[in-house]
Amino acid sequence: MTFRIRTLNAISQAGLSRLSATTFDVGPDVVNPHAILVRSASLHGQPIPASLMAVARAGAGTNNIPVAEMSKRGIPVFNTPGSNANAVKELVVAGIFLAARNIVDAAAFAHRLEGDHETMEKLVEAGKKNYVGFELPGRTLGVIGLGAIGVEVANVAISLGMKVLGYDPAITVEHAWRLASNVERVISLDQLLRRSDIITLHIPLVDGTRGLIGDTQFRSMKNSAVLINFARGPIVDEPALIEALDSGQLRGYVCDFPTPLLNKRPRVVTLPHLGASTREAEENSALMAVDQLREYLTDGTIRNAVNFPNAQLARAAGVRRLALANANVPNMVARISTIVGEAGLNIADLLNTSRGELAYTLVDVNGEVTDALVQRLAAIDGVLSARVL
Ligand SMILES: NC(=O)c1ccc[n+]([C@@H]2O[C@H](COP(=O)([O-])OP(=O)(O)OC[C@H]3O[C@@H](n4cnc5c(N)ncnc54)[C@H](O)[C@@H]3O)[C@@H](O)[C@H]2O)c1
Ligand SMILES: O=C(O)CC[C@@H](O)C(=O)O
Repeated sequence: MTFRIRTLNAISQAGLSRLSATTFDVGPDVVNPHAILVRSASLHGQPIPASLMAVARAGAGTNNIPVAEMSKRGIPVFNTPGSNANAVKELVVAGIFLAARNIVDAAAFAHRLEGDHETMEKLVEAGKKNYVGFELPGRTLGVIGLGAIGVEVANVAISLGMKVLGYDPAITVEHAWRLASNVERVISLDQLLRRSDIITLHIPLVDGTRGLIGDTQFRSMKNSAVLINFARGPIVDEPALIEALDSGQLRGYVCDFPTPLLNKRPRVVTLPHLGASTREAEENSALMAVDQLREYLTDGTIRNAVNFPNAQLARAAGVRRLALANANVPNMVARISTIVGEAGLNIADLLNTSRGELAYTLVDVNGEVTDALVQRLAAIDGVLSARVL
């Protein structure tokens, strides 16, 4: 079988080259795709092709994908955790320096200077007092979200001599192990906001984090705090942000998400969603996304889906594999096995695993699987998708 993969956005060739032309038809114009490979393009409001089996996001955030709709259709959505964390960390550190030393506004001032050498020197000496900054040692950085990026940012800030507070009620054990031992974990967002000179956001955009930083949160911040946002624009409530900037509550805002209201404002730096735009991060993300997608399409293996459990089953030579996404309800495995048995097939191996309301079942059988069998399995109440590999 040839799998058709539609690419949205520029996906690094390092990843695409791992899809052999004999098995995969890949490109932006592919019709009736079995899979979509995407970076930041939005799939919201787009029709979901009936042929679609999987979506792979080369990157961390999946807020551009209607994950709940995909789940209802039994379609896994993959992302690439950690693949671009170093790239984002480096730009966040740059953002902290940009804000602490007023670099963007100061450079714009210098750029506007006119006159001969002597005149410029006078203008420089008269004007530089407007751009006096502060140094980082002894200052407090508050990191909201201690995942792949937050942990890296927290650790580098410690090495710069900062005091670091971290807030993440759902930190994973793996990330906790990576966190420098002198990062202080705080148990409420409010505590972090009250104590930090610089606050940096490293959380996903979901319903619960949209507008998380609003009026109340700005009022909790120290006077002249700095906010860094390389997570997603809508996590910060924009009218509240503008008010906090105008009142001086916020000294500066550095973000990766330009908007009409933010652009050209003093003490605001907007970058064009550049966090993951390094050759290394683009390659890492594409490699992970492509490998995960290929393994799913050809073998039913699931690694790093945001809506399905991980699933891996070693496959003996010659067996046919049935892959079913189903509701996580009682008796599913029994119903699937009964239908497979009624088709006269022996089950060689079976894996059933679940995550929340969704389950995933791999059934390896000896013998040929007919279309009629796949259709019977797909018709079981609660089965969301069924295919044979
Ligand atoms: N600017 C860019 O180019 C760029 C690049 C990569 C990621 N991002 C954004 O950064 C986000 C984080 O990326 P990551 O790789 O660190 O993800 P991650 O999944 O490794 O970490 C996210 C962390 O946030 C925590 N969290 C969730 N809700 C929270 C809340 N309300 N308060 C505190 N903590 C909370 C989670 O427990 C998790 O530990 C992504 O979802 C994406 O939106 C942006
Ligand atoms: O693909 C990009 O350039 C951005 C990716 C980034 O926003 C992410 O969530 O990983």
